[in-house]
Amino acid sequence: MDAQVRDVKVGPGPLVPPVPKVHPRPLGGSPLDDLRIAWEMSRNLIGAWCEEDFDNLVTPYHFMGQPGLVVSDPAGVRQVLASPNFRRPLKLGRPLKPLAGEGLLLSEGETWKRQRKSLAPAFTPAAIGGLLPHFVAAGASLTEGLANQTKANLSEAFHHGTLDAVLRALFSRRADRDGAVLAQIARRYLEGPAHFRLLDFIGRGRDDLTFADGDRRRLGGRWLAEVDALIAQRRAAPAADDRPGDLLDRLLTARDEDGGPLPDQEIRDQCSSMLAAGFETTSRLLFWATYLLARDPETQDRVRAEILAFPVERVNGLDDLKAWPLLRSVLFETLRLYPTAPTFGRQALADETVLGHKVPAGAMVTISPWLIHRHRKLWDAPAVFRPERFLDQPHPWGIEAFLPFGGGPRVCIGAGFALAEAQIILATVLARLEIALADDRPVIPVASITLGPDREPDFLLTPIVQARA
Ligand code: HEM
Repeated sequence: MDAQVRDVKVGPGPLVPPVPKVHPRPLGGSPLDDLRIAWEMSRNLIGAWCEEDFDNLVTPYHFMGQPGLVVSDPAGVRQVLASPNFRRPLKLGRPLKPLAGEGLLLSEGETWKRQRKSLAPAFTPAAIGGLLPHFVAAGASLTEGLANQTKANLSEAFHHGTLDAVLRALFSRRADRDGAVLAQIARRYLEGPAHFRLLDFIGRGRDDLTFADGDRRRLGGRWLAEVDALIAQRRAAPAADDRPGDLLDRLLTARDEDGGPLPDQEIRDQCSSMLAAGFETTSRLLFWATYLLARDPETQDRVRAEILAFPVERVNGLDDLKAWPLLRSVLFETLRLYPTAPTFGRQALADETVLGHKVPAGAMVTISPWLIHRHRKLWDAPAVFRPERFLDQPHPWGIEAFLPFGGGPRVCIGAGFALAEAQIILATVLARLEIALADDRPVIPVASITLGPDREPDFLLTPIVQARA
C-alpha cells in the first residue's frame, strides 16, 4: 500500500509514525469518481482523504447521489452528536447486524433509551472495578504465553488476549478452553464478514444489496445460538459464589423500567453487542500502543519504571490505575494517532443547519476522529507521538478535539472497561518483556470498522531480567 513515511524515529528526535498516502486534491464528484472513492474506502476507509481535509473544519460533499457534510469543527461535532435530529446511519450497521442483533450498538429511539438506562449500572466505575480480576487473569495468561518466545506476532497475541478478556468479563469463559467455540466464531466473524465491502457503500440502506451477505448471516446465526445456550446453562446452574461476577450475572439480574427481568433475547443481543464493539477495538489499541513504544524505547523504559514501581499484583481497584499516569497518557496518545473507531457518522432526520451549512433530512454527516485528531488547526505538532501532551489532563474528555470514544448520548458505554483492560494487559506484558520491532519497514494503518495494521510485524521479546543483567 502507498504510504507517506515521514521521518520514522530511528534516533533522537520526534517520532512521526507513517500514514497512508493522502491525496493531493479532492477526488472529484462524478459517478465514476464516486465508485473510485467507494472502492478506496472498501480497501481503506481512511484512504480517500485529501490534504485540505486536514485543514478544513467543514466540507460539503455529494456521494452516491446523496448530499453530505464532513464536520471536524469541535462545536459542530458536539452539535451533531448531541442533537435528537441526527441518528446513527442504519447502513453503517450492516456488517455488525447479524452478530449484534437488536442490542445497544444498533438499537434506536425509545428502545435504545431504555436499553442504555438498564445497562448503565453494568458500566459504572464500581462495576468495572469488579471486572478487574478478569483483566488481570487475561493479562497473565497472555504474558505467560509470550514468556518463552523471542519473537512474536503481537497483533495476533492481542487479538487472542482481548477476546479472552472480554469472554471472561462477559461469561467467565476462557477463549482457549470452555469458550473456544465462541472465540473461534467471533474471530472468524470479526476478521472477515465484519469488514466493510464495496456493496456496503453502494447500497443506501441497511438491507439493500445484502444478497452477498450469506457468510454474515450464517456465522452470526451460529454465534447467537452459542450465546443462547450459554444463557440457558447459566439459568439452569447459577455460578458458584466464590468467582468474580461477570456481565452476564449483571444482565440476568438487571431490571427494566417496569421492574421485570430482561427477556433472554435482549440479554443475548446485549452480550453480542458488547463483544462486537469491545474486542477488536481494544486489541487494536494495544497493538498500536506497543508499536509506538517499540519505536520509542526511551518512553517504553519510562513506562516500565512506572509499572515496576507499582506492579499489577498491587492493583485492587480502579483507583490504583492512577499509579500509571504515563501508561495512561501513552494509551490516550495512541487513541489520538490511531483512533480505533476512525470514522463514524450521523444521518439527519429533519432539515438542519450545521456551521452555516444546510443539512437536508436524509443527508449524512461524517465525523472522523482520524481527521480531527490529526487536524492542523486543532493540534500542535499533530503527526508527532508525544504522550506528555496528555499528562496534565486528568480528564482528556475535556479536550474538544479528542473523541476516540465518540460523544453525546451515544458515547461509547465501554470506554472505562476498555481503558482499564488495556492498562492492565499492557502493564502485565511490559513488566515482563522488553519489546522491539524485528524490522524497520513501516506499518501503515488500514481502516474498516476498526483501524488495524496493513501487515502484522514480528516483535522481538527480551525478558526484563535478562535485559537488565
Ligand atoms: C479502545 C476501545 C474502544 C473504542 C475506541 C470504542 C469506540 C466507540 C465509539 C467511537 C463509539 C460511538 C460510535 C458512534 O457514536 O457512532 C462506541 C460505541 C459503543 N461502544 Fe465502544 N469502543 C471501545 C471499546 C468498547 C468496549 C470494551 C465495549 C463493551 C464492553 C464497547 C461497547 C460499545 C457500545 C455498546 C457502543 C454503543 C453505545 C450506544 O450507542 O449507546 N466499546 N465505541
